[in-house]
Amino acid sequence: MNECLTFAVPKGRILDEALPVMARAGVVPEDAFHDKANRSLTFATTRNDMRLIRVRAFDVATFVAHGAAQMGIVGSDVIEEFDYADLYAPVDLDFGHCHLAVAEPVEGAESIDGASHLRVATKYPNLTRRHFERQGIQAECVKLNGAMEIAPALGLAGRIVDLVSTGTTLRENGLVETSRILDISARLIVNRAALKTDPRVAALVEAFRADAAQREAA
Ligand SMILES: Nc1ncnc2c1ncn2[C@@H]1O[C@H](COP(=O)(O)OP(=O)(O)OP(=O)(O)O)[C@@H](O)[C@H]1O
Ligand SMILES: O=P(O)(O)OC[C@H]1O[C@H](OP(=O)(O)OP(=O)(O)O)[C@H](O)[C@@H]1O
Repeated sequence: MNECLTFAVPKGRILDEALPVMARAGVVPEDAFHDKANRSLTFATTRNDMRLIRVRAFDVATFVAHGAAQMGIVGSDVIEEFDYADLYAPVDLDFGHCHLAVAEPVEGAESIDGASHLRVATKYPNLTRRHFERQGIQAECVKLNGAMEIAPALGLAGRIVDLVSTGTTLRENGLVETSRILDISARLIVNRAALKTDPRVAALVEAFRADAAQREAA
């Protein structure tokens, strides 16, 4: 079993917190990984049977679900949005805490949508539809890739569904949270088939699990 393992990490905000956790599990990228000017997407690690890929957060889940990467780290928001059958999230890494919420302008969503229609700007159309369906409401989703908070002010949608941490972004854009959909943290994810067939994947899951348990006990 000498095939190179591929470990996928997101290039966004959880990367800084992921790196020390990965290091304790024995996943340490080469120095070039930390060079901001480096445009490479694949990096060697201190293990000669493992490489890292650095991709967008949503794509971490896609690479792992399809077995193009065997494992990775991603927020549980991404896992829940895709709901890939071949993706398994065995370890809660207990960082990257935030939540997914519905928010609307202080003066109310009706000022934009009217009383009978419900339009939501979001990066999470599946989670959004599921949330409103649970209340028997059909929501029209407008997919954005960031800066959702600007949508109501421009009349694009009465509501947004987005990640909230401190609440500063909502506040500074004149929005208020109206319901909490999902609590989120970073997770270790693995491809189910790789976990079954490659003992190195199972060993790494155990290393991440042991580290998480030790941090929780501390
Ligand atoms: N404000 C926040 N506080 C804490 N965690 C957050 C916050 N925003 C996002 N996250 C977590 O970090 C993950 C990555 O977010 P971020 O948008 O920075 O990633 P990214 O790789 O730049 O994604 P993309 O390239 O698609 O914009 C999210 O999926 C979420 O789990
Ligand atoms: O509650 P807060 O602490 O203000 O954090 C919430 C913001 O953080 C995330 O955006 P990010 O900064 O990752 O930028 P993005 O809009 O490009 O995704 C999220 O999409 C919110 O906009």
